[in-house]
Amino acid sequence: TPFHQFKRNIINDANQVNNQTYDYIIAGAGIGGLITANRLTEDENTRVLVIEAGGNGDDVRERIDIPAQAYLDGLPVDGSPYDWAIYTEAQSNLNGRNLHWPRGKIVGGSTAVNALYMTRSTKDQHDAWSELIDDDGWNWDNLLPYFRRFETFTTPKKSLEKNLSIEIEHSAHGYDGGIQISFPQYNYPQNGLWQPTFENLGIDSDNDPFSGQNIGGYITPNSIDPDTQLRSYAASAYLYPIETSRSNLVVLTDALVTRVNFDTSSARPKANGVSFRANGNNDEFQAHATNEVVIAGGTLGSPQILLQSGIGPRENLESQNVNVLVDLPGVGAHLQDHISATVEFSTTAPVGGSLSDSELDEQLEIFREGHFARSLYSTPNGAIAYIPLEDIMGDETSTFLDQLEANMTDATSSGDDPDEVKAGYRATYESDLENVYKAGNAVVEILMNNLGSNLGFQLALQHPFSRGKIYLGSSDTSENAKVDPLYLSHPADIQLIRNGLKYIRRLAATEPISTMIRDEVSPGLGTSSDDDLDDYIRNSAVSQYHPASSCAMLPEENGGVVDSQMRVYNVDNLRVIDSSTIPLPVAAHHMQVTYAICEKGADLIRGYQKASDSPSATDSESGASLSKHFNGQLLIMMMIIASIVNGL
Ligand SMILES: Cc1cc2nc3c(=O)[nH]c(=O)nc-3n(C[C@H](O)[C@H](O)[C@H](O)COP(=O)(O)OP(=O)(O)OC[C@H]3O[C@@H](n4cnc5c(N)ncnc54)[C@H](O)[C@@H]3O)c2cc1C
Repeated sequence: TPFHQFKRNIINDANQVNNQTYDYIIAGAGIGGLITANRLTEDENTRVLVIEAGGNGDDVRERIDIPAQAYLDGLPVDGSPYDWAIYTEAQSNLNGRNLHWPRGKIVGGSTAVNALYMTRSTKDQHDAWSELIDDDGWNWDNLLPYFRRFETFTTPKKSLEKNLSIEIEHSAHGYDGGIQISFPQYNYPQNGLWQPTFENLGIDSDNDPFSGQNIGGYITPNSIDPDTQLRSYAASAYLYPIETSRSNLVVLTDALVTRVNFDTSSARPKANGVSFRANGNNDEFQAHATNEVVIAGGTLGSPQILLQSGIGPRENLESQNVNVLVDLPGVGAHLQDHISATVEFSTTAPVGGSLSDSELDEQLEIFREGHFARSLYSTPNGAIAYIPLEDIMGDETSTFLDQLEANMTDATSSGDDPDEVKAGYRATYESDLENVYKAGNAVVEILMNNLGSNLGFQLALQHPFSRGKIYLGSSDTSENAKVDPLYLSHPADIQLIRNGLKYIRRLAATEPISTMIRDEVSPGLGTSSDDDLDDYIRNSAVSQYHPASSCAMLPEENGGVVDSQMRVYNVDNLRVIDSSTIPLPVAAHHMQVTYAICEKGADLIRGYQKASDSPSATDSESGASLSKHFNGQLLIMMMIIASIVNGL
């Protein structure tokens, strides 16, 4: 198997960049960092330095590249050097538990360690986002070209399309981007039962969930290269192809950005470089930027860098003896995440996940030999469903909506939030209420997981009303910032999860998936009253690993951190380009939306407001590649017809 090979301008000796000057410096080599670096260095005269806290991943190549390693021998486990080891503060609504929030500390960021599900946020969500920030550039029509820009979609074989009830709208896809999206060659036997079960529950899934509408049950594709069957991720798409050819790009690994530095000689501070620690010791190094500094540390890293640079809520900064450069209350606020709970069932037939260690070794060997269709290492699985409020709440829907209107005051994450943050909280709350809850859009996701010999159905809240925060708990820059998601602090959230678990019981009793189900193992049928279900949720709920919004793109008076150009308020030459800028919850896993907004962010730096004006615009955005795709198919059909005719 041709695993990714590195040989290039990725270095880990800080002395080589210490006190050097670049046009742009980027903190973090996740999606935002690598896309921005790639796009800016398309101009050979632009010099870019990327600084990444983690390593390059060469020593764990197989565990990154082989898709199902994400589950079977994942990198983000306790004690892994490739995980930031972030634990939330004790959650009072989860019986005092501290939840693990894995995050990739490695070139590629979390895309090197994640579960490869490719799901897309929807039209209504992006239109609501653009309204909140009052800029059409962020609505669905204008963002769709950026979704298409990063993607090369491979249409599945007709037989798979039929077996898994896959619908494809070709115009929603891209065909020449760096991220490969395909359906794995191995499929769990229960996948074919998934979509028909939702049809029987009255939920039609006859649309492509990439097309702007995602209600229904689907087998979703993965970020897998169809030729090699390896993970396709930020590094393989945006770094490897250019790593030796662009001498204007340097990536420094194993170096922690501790703060952004500023020229404060004029009224508005101007970012002009960064400080960082590297070479395995506490020495501090610096590098200088003449044009801009881009923070791309993700939802947890970016607010921490801003706070340590003196940009954030005054009270928090002063409590940690950080000089206040700009009192910006929204930094770290608005934090939201998809919280989830699972109902687990024993099964009537093997589900594929119940292999012994030696059987797993055998499966891995089969993958290494290239027999992908026979190895469960080929698939992270993709059975997924998005369900609207009425199906979850049934007769209680209108009462529930009335309560949401009435409980608006419960929304603020804590009574002492600054007024701007409260205003933003209300704005996003109202937006979700109108555009999601009342509009029939999906409020929960259900995922089918293979848990040993059992099947688990994981219910994840997609539009939570609870909001938390990230803040500095120490002046020591090597310590992670404090993370307090304040899960279930709004009463609607637990009500929805509880009803969602009841819905899963109906799902498990519906044909054809019911033919696979034997007994409920957890929480077990004895757990049936609302109080008992709530206890179960408080004891077992976990994160779906989709934190966002800690540097939200909102107006400044709504506690925003960046404007619609992704520029940090009240300073010059500083942007945040990553998942932390997402202002509203989205009913999707976060990889796709992050790729799209970061492609747009790179265009904004270069001064392109419209995707079509950008030098990086692809054939897919103009439709040319789509017609190439169809011409190719047409050619194959003509050849088949010709051979039949000749045969006759
Ligand atoms: C275990 C797991 C499974 C997931 N599964 C899926 C999935 O199946 N599908 C999906 O769509 N999404 C999934 N996600 C979510 C998705 O991967 C993330 O939302 C997305 O990758 C976020 O990208 P980002 O670039 O904003 O941040 P990150 O990926 O966190 O990247 C930030 C980068 O910046 C670096 N950094 C941070 N701070 C500093 C600093 N101070 N100095 C230097 N470098 C720094 C980090 O090391 C990292 O490389 C999953 C996430 C995890 C953790």
